[in-house]
Amino acid sequence: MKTLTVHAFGKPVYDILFTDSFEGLTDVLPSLGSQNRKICIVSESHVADIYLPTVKAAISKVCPAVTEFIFPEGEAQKNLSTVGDLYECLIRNQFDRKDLLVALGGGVVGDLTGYTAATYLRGIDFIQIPTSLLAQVDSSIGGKTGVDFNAYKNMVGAFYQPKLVYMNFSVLKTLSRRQFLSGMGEIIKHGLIKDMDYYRWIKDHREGILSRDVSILSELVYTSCQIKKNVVENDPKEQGERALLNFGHTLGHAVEKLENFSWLHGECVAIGMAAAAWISCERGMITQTAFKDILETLKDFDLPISLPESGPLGAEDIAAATKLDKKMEAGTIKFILLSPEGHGIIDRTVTQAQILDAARFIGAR
Ligand SMILES: NC(=O)c1ccc[n+]([C@@H]2O[C@H](COP(=O)([O-])OP(=O)(O)OC[C@H]3O[C@@H](n4cnc5c(N)ncnc54)[C@H](O)[C@@H]3O)[C@@H](O)[C@H]2O)c1
Ligand SMILES: O=C(O)C(=O)C[C@@H](O)[C@H](O)[C@H](O)COP(=O)(O)O
Ligand SMILES: [Zn+2]
Repeated sequence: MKTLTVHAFGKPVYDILFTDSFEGLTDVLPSLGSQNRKICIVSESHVADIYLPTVKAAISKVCPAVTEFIFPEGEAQKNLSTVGDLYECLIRNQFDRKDLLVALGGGVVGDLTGYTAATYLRGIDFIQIPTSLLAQVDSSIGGKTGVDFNAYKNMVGAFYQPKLVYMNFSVLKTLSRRQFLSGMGEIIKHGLIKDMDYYRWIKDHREGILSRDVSILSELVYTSCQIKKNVVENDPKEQGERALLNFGHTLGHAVEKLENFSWLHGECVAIGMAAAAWISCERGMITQTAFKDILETLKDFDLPISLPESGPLGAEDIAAATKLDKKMEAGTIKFILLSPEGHGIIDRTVTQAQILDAARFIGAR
């Protein structure tokens, strides 16, 4: 079994296991003391329909007390009300600090379960079993947990690390094409901010990726996990370099919120990356050729680079929403741009006027 160990502040904190089935859970859970603790599998309706029986069966072999909490699928459920329902379920089942939560699903399940684990009884253990491409390459790693608050993205949260991330590549085959491509948004981000060779590899392997060739997908997921691991190890609590992972997210989160979550996270990140690449090009930090190549690559993976023509959002609304995201510090936005050397950089000089222009570039009125 391929494994990556993620460190924080110099110490090993958890392993990421790369597998192609759920059977291995039976082997690894005893090392987390599963025989002596209650386990609650947290999932959402769609993923639970497909995978809960198999996962529950594997876990039940090595844990006598398995319960479940299933909520309706979708970003709109990633809020404090669902967290409250989960607290109630845990209290009802007398979960104590020694018990364990298992997040089975995409980023919505992972973020929400992680936040509940961070706060229930001031912290109980949780593990991640990411099932979407986006969750496998990004959200399950690094311990950013949280929920949306009044539609403000990830407004309430905590840095709280899982005890294990268990990847099963085989689940990617049941993911819809649109959800699969949403994950590609974050993957292309990893290439652009950290590794242009990887970005070129992604372009070169487009067909194998889109046809979900298992060996190409496993290389893709593993490489993105390595990139994310390196960034979060250097900066577990986003005091510096970790902000690079927010490339495309400043305008992306604004669009996600203003479109009432009807666009997927990775799609909004793609639009936000187009906008951030546009600013980088306007400032002469990347060439026109590099800029056009980024737009073409996003389009090649069927990701949007602009807002829908019918009823587009207002540029002023987008700019206003960026002011309320988490990357504001003393009135300035930490904006992620692309450098001439071919990686991401943190910039604090992007003005509201430039954000308005970038919003118009992506089609805002
Ligand atoms: N914590 C972080 O570092 C981090 C990083 C990136 C994104 N996020 C968050 O993650 C969320 C997006 O994650 P997501 O794209 O996984 O969304 P999601 O959890 O809503 O899952 C996407 C959809 O795919 C379905 N699905 C998941 N796995 C499946 C499978 N194997 N087969 C069939 N269907 C499956 C789900 O039912 C859902 O409809 C956003 O809330 C975003 O803010 C967090
Ligand atoms: O892990 C990180 O750090 C990231 O920024 C990863 C992003 O893809 C993710 O969407 C994150 O939730 C956005 O950051 P946030 O702090 O604005 O929630
Ligand atoms: Zn993201």
